[in-house]
Amino acid sequence: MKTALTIAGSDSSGGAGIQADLKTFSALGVFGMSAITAITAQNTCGVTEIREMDSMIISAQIDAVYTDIAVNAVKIGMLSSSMIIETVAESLERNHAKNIVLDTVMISKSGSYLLKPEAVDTLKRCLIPKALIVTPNLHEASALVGFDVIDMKSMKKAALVLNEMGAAYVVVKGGHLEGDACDLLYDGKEMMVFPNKRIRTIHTHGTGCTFSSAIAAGLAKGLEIKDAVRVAKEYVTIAIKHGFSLGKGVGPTHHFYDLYKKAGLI
Ligand SMILES: Nc1ncnc2c1ncn2[C@@H]1O[C@H](COP(=O)(O)OP(=O)(O)OP(=O)(O)O)[C@@H](O)[C@H]1O
Ligand SMILES: Cc1ncc(COP(=O)(O)O)c(N)n1
Repeated sequence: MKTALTIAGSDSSGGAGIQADLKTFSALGVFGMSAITAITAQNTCGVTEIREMDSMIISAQIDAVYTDIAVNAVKIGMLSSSMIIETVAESLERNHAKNIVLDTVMISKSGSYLLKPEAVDTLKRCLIPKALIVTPNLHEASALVGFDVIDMKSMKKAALVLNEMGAAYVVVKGGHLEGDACDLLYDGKEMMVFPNKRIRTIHTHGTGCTFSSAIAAGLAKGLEIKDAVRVAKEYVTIAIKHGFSLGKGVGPTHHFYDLYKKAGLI
């Protein structure tokens, strides 16, 4: 059985964070494990409370997994603070973690800070150089590189900068582009565009979590990075297409195993 670990925040409404990650791992046939960095009280309308976990319990969760179980890939999501970033970076280093997928979560769709703005520099210094692949959206890419990332031209420029910062592979996600939802993958040599028509829906809670977890699941199963990103793009597209209304606000993506089996992703 292949395994993947998610190090991320908990979303009480189950649409994003740890919950979305574990659902994605399961749907793609990978055994999911978790280390919780923060607990959010949130629903389809927004985030009402955040509690950060302390360093001891975060590093203890990561050590407990790595000292006992072979981890084939690890996905990192919400980190909240500089202290948590440093704790996670040290824990991954200590455990010789491989196949690190870093989703540079900063602000929820509903507008709450999931990473304190002053922690962006720590993320750049401590975790981007350790990542096999980073997956910023347009806003996150802009915050990391220091210029506006708004179209394919600036996405390409940002991918070069993020690769220079130390991420071996970079996917700049185009979920927030005007028009089609095209993502860009840069492997240090070539730029590859993963085109996609925009699906007209408001139910996109957790799309970024779903996408990065699907990449981690692909890596855990031994796929080449390009193939892991291609499968993850197909997965998230189906997950958004079948996204649904839940509660009063932005509904979640869909993780039914049967859908992905039918699409040949498993
Ligand atoms: N409406 C849409 N139609 C098709 N694909 C989409 C749509 N919205 C997002 N995507 C795709 O979903 C994936 C996640 O991208 P997105 O830019 O939404 O991430 P994100 O902003 O980090 O998500 P989150 O806000 O959940 O953290 C990307 O592959 C993106 O192209
Ligand atoms: C715990 C947690 N992690 C990540 C997200 C980002 O997802 P979204 O941008 O869709 O709100 C979230 N809302 N909550």
